[in-house]
Amino acid sequence: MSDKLKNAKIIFVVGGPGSGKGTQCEKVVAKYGYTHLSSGDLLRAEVASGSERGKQLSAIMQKGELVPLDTVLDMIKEAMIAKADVSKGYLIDGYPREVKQGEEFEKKIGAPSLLLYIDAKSETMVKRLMKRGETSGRADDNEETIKKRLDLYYKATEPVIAFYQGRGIVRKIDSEGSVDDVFSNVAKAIDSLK
Ligand SMILES: Nc1nc2c(ncn2[C@H]2C[C@H](O)[C@@H](COP(=O)(O)OP(=O)(O)OP(=O)(O)O)O2)c(=O)[nH]1
Ligand SMILES: Nc1ncnc2c1ncn2[C@@H]1O[C@H](COP(=O)(O)OP(=O)(O)O)[C@@H](O)[C@H]1O
Ligand SMILES: [Mg+2]
Repeated sequence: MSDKLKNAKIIFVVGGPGSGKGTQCEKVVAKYGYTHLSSGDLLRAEVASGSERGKQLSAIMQKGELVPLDTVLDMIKEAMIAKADVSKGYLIDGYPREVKQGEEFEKKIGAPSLLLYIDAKSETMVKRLMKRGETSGRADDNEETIKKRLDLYYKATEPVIAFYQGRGIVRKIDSEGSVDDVFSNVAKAIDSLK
């Protein structure tokens, strides 16, 4: 446990690739002033820096595989500490992606008070990602890698949801509707925390 983060309010945002995690997190930031940390964004920033570590990460991400747990957890923890004095709470987007990641996070940082499960059909996610791929410049927004990311999501990440369901902190959000409809349910879940 980190002292600086001892009383931090933590929300895990979990959902398949392209389910709309990033889109909803931006809206939560605007309304509630929470700090949004996307593991994917942190990793892409490291890749963009051109560092040696970034090069290794880039190869893994292009294949749609998971990067080593310690790498991503260290990045998240560092980013959380950097905001600790000003943050009202943290949205941890794209993490945990496997049960082990959740366990390590709790050992090194703290426990989440809510898990937002952003749920969309696989066809919907593929459609959104193919569309996003036209402009995103993301090396993993192509048909082959999208399929791998989806497979890995169902295999490794869905068990994370079951794990936290046992603790009663999961709120499932149907993300098939419009961005605003989805957000009204996200806001209800966050309001229920207070
Ligand atoms: N129609 C519709 N489109 C949405 C909705 N939410 C997001 N989108 C679009 C915006 C993006 O182009 C695409 C993927 O959204 P995000 O980048 O927010 O997804 P996410 O962060 O879950 O994906 P990632 O895990 O980073 O690949 O889908 C929604 O509720 N309705
Ligand atoms: N928590 C994590 N653990 C391991 N690898 C991760 C994690 N978060 C992101 N990544 C890596 O970054 C890539 C992109 O992640 P992200 O932006 O969350 O998109 P998506 O959820 O659509 O796959 C993943 O395919 C993976 O290689
Ligand atoms: Mg995202």
